[in-house]
Amino acid sequence: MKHVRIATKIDAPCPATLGFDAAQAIIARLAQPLGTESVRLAKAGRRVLAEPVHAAIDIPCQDLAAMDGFAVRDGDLAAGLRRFAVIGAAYPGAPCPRAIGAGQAVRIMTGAPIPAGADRVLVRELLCLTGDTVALTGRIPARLHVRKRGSDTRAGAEVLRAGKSVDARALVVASAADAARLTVWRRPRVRVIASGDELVPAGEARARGGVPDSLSDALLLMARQWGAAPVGATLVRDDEALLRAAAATALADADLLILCGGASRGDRDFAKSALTPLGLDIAFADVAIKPGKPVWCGRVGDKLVLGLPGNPMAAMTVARLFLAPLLAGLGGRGALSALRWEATPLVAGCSGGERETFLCAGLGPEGALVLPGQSASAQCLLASADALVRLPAGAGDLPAGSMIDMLRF
Ligand SMILES: Nc1nc2c(c(=O)[nH]1)N[C@H]1C(S)=C(S)[C@@H](COP(=O)(O)OP(=O)(O)OC[C@H]3O[C@@H](n4cnc5c(N)ncnc54)[C@H](O)[C@@H]3O)O[C@H]1N2
Ligand code: MOO
Repeated sequence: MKHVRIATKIDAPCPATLGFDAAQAIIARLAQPLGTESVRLAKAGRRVLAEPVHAAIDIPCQDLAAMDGFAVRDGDLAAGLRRFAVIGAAYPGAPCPRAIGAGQAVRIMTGAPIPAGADRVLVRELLCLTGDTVALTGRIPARLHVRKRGSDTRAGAEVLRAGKSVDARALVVASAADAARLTVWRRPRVRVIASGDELVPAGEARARGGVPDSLSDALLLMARQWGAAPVGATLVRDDEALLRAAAATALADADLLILCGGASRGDRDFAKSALTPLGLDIAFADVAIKPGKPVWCGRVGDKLVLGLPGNPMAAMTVARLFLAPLLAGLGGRGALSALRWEATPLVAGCSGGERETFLCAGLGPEGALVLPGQSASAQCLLASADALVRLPAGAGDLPAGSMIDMLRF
């Protein structure tokens, strides 16, 4: 496995006034591909090609029948011959061992190699078969019904470009090109640490009291959707030493650690301070956006750490805006590929604030409907959130029909 270390030097200033686009530029610099690995085709689905795929063979690798019928010599037809002696049969995987001579034909099935000497296939519907003789009664068909060797592509030709995501269609192409393995970008390994004395694993709050941790599993799923290999999640109390120990353990086998909660200025908000003795190098902290202002990002050695605010709606908003591009970049897709803004009309009016604002919206045929009742701590309306809409700082009141930038979740 080739391993590329994250080489970017973090030297950007970290003012609280850092804008969204400036923060994204830092993310794009940090999120360099991690390295490549070779995977079997069966395991390559949804991976990103680090190298192009070239055909190892001609496709098809020999001249094949395109229809069921009889292989004959085109020259015989040109010379006026209409009756042929059938001398054998050809099937896919079982070619006819005999070459065709003048006045001869071979029964042939779609996909079977064209016998030596033959250069066209007469479809069986046009022929009259009597014993071992086959006769063409109508006029000479225009089509030869032969799939020529290399007519799809030639050996050595590029059939899949580097950077392509391996989907089912790409697997058809790679398989047809006789690839056994593909060189893909390594998937970023992701761990989540959620911190909070009040948090308990989901399903245990009714018995133990406390607040269900609603982010750990969600963030791991989101990471997987953006190409990561999720490793696991840990729930930690608001204790700086415990948080530091958990982070050190998590960083041992993760490329990216997501720290959830403890990001702002409370007495027990330890996310950044706990990692300082581990050598945390902060790339930015606090971005002038709403919600999610406390988002931060940094590096410990060659590992990345993304800090999310604990408020769930803010955390999911920031995860879509910062985690997705980080993972896209680390995984070889390019950070920007995760931020495809689409100009969309607002179905109903809405208001922006002083900071650049991102609001959850449902999508319908008429456009984006900003969901009512949003706050950074809301959770249940995430069930209806298809997308985020982006309102510039100081946007004020925007009437229905205004065109805004929309990003699908
Ligand atoms: N003086 C200031 N106070 C706050 C600021 C600030 O700038 N100055 N920022 C506010 C903003 S904005 C947000 S967002 C929150 C973020 O706070 P933290 O990241 O420190 O998060 P916590 O304090 O740990 O938790 C906040 C809230 O979220 C709940 N939470 C946390 N983790 C989870 C989880 N995994 N699952 C479900 N719920 C979670 C937690 O119980 C709290 O209710 O700070 C503001 N304050
Ligand atoms: O900016 Mo915080 O993340 O809104 O509540």
